[in-house]
Amino acid sequence: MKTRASYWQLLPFLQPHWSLFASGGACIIGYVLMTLLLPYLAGQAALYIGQGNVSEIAYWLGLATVVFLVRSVFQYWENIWMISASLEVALSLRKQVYAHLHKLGLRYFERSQTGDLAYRLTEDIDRVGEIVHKMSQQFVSSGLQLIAIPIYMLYLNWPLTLAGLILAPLMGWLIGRFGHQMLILSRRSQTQVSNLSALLTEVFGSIRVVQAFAAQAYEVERFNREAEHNRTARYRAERLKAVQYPVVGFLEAISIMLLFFLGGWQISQGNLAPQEFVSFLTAVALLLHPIDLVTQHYNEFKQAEASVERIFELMAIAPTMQDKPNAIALPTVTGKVEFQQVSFAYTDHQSVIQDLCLRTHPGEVVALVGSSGAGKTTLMNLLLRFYEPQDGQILIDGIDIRDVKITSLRHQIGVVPQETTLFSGTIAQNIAYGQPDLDLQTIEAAAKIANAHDFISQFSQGYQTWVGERGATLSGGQRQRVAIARAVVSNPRILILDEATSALDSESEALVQEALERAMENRTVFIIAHRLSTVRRADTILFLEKGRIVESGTHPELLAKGGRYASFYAQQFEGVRRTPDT
Ligand SMILES: Nc1ncnc2c1ncn2[C@@H]1O[C@H](COP(=O)(O)OP(=O)(O)OP(=O)(O)O)[C@@H](O)[C@H]1O
Repeated sequence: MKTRASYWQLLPFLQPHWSLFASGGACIIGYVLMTLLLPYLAGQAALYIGQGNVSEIAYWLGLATVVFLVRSVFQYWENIWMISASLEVALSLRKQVYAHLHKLGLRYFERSQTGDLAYRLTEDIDRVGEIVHKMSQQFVSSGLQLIAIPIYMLYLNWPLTLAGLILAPLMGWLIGRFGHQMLILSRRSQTQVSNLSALLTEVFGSIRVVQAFAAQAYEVERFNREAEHNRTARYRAERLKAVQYPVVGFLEAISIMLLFFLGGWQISQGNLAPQEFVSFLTAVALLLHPIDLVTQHYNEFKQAEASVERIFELMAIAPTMQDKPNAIALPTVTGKVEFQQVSFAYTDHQSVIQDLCLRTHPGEVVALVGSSGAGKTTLMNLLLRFYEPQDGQILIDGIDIRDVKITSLRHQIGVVPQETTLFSGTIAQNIAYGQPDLDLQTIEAAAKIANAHDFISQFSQGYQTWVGERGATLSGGQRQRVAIARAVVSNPRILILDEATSALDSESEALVQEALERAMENRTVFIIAHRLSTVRRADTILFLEKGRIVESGTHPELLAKGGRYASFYAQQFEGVRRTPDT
């Protein structure tokens, strides 16, 4: 979804900091007033230079020094106020965009690239902060000077001023045209950088796979292509600037030469005193810097507009999954789960869950079995309310999960995902993930359930041991046990286990299995089951096919029935089926 945002959307972010902007604005006015005094002082000094009056020259130059000093003080303070204001704006923008992203459902993240989001939250927002600073300080200051100085020049000598300004409309038009082109090129260039950032995040996030497949050369090639696109986009923007500055500079030079010619002519006719001409030329000289700044900042203004668009594009995405206005906090449940005629599709065309009914008792262990793509994970995604069914309802202890606050629902469901995700932080922080107030006793109790306490205690820093990004410093089995501890730390009544398919060595496997069994005690458990032992011990096995439960019962019941489950079981677990305990 593309919406073109404009700078107006920044206003709500500027308003809270109006006092900083106002203070900066007052300093800018002081600075411009001081600047306006300079041509007059220069003219006076020139008059006495002509007369050779040293004490008057010293007096007027002394006064000019004081004016320069006061002007510098104003400049310092306008900078301080405006930079503070713009940093505040960038900070609140960053906080709000980040919080907004966390309100978006999984659907949004499935379609976005992590690197692109990271780029918008970092580089794009920095660019907007910078432009707020430049616009509020230098652009406003330059703009005021571009208005005030010509007025003063008109007062000094209006025919000369009009002659000098004759090319101003052309310059203004050119600056506007260049700015518009710059916006178009910046959109492309920023998208390119974002793509680059997305690629890097993806590749370094999966560096093990890249190396395992010896795909480094392929990745380097892919990166080089993106980097070259990026270079081209940047080059086009820079080439535009390279054209713009000499063109505007040339027009400036022509205006100045015209002024010299007309000024010299007026002096020769006796219509202009030389010191007036010095005042006039000083005013012209004072104009050159603001013209350069406006040209340059207008470009940056247009470049940053692309960033504003990219940021507000995110803010415009409506959260798909929100609490109802009258949503209640889910009271502590016993763990009775019901699916009533639930149907769900990720996309319009393909139904994934069809008219599904199921009912579990508190404390029941339910194994979800079925071939790949049957809808097992989807069923659990619906229970966690990552998605909402198009038809039917899901109840926990008789309460429709759409009527409760999502956070309260998820707090009562523990999840052990198939792939363990740990965050950089300590082991304690990983177990108490999202609940920084949990005490160490609770964390330790969860680690004991998860068979993790012993190995954690062996580390010299125990629970405060730092876990590298994605838990890189722990073994696979250790990571899984930390994940189990995390799932049970808030003592949820419902537990979802997505069994890992990759095998651990037998000792590690036994520890993980033991941990899982303890974690399952006294909870309603849904297991996306891949192991024979799990399936056999489940109170109920639900056999799914194309989003429907086609068979349910205990392992012996379903085997005796000789239906879909029995043949799936025969195929899937053939190797272990003939072992003595089956
Ligand atoms: N985020 C998604 N967007 C679109 N379609 C999806 C999404 N997730 C899953 N699907 C589709 O929904 C169907 C069911 O997928 P699901 O992950 O629930 O199956 P599963 O039984 O858990 O399979 P597996 O055992 O392989 O994990 C599949 O056809 C899959 O392609």
